[in-house]
Amino acid sequence: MFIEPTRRREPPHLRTGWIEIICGSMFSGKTEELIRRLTRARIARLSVRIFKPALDTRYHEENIVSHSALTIHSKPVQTAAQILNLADGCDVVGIDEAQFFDQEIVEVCNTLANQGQRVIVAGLDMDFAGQPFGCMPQLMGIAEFITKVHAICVVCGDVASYSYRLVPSQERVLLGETDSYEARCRRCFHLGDAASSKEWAYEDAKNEDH
Ligand SMILES: Nc1ncnc2c1ncn2[C@@H]1O[C@H](COP(=O)(O)OP(=O)(O)O)[C@@H](O)[C@H]1O
Ligand SMILES: Cc1cn([C@H]2C[C@H](O)[C@@H](COP(=O)(O)O)O2)c(=O)[nH]c1=O
Ligand SMILES: [Zn+2]
Repeated sequence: MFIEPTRRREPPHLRTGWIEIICGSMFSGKTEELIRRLTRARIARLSVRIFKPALDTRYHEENIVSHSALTIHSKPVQTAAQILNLADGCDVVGIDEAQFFDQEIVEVCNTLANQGQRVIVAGLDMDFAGQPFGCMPQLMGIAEFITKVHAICVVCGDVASYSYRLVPSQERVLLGETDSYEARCRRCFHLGDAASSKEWAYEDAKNEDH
């Protein structure tokens, strides 16, 4: 579990900021972990501002919502540059679904951290094709702390780090949840449609015996 570095209450011009990345596949707990860290920052009476890309309207127009229905209020923004102005003067900046921002987000996060702010960024590290997603590799390159979280493969129950797309679109950006994506391990991701959750039938039958 990530334990945040102790932060003394220095005057703003003496503060050191930093960048934390929370990455992984869909359903791996990125949003839950982001909400956990932001909630703890609020308990520490730090001022917190939270952002997400305006295109992410999947569960709610404004709130960030996890697959397990944890929720926290956020400000949807069209561009990364807007975050710089809106986050001015706060202690902690939270950003969800960072993979949807363009490369400008890298400079924005750097500037915030250089100003002494703590920046916590959650995003998909890989797209549906198993390729690094947009700005995420660059963000990881400049971050002080990186946490990779994992889902459970819905086919075999192993640790999952891939997001398998269930619908035929080849567009990189396609909003969705369990209707369009499954968390899968490396093996089941590459097996593609040949892998199916029927493999669970054996385990389910065994569990019913007990
Ligand atoms: N295959 C799965 N593996 C793990 N958790 C899953 C899976 N499918 C649904 N969940 C649920 O999703 C929650 C994580 O949701 P969330 O934090 O929104 O993930 P992410 O932001 O990484 O997509 C888990 O706590 C669990 O309740
Ligand atoms: C893999 C992949 C995902 N997306 C979309 C699908 C969801 O709307 C979000 C990811 O949300 P989560 O909080 O990580 O579950 O991204 C996409 O547009 N393209 C992809 O390749
Ligand atoms: Zn698997």
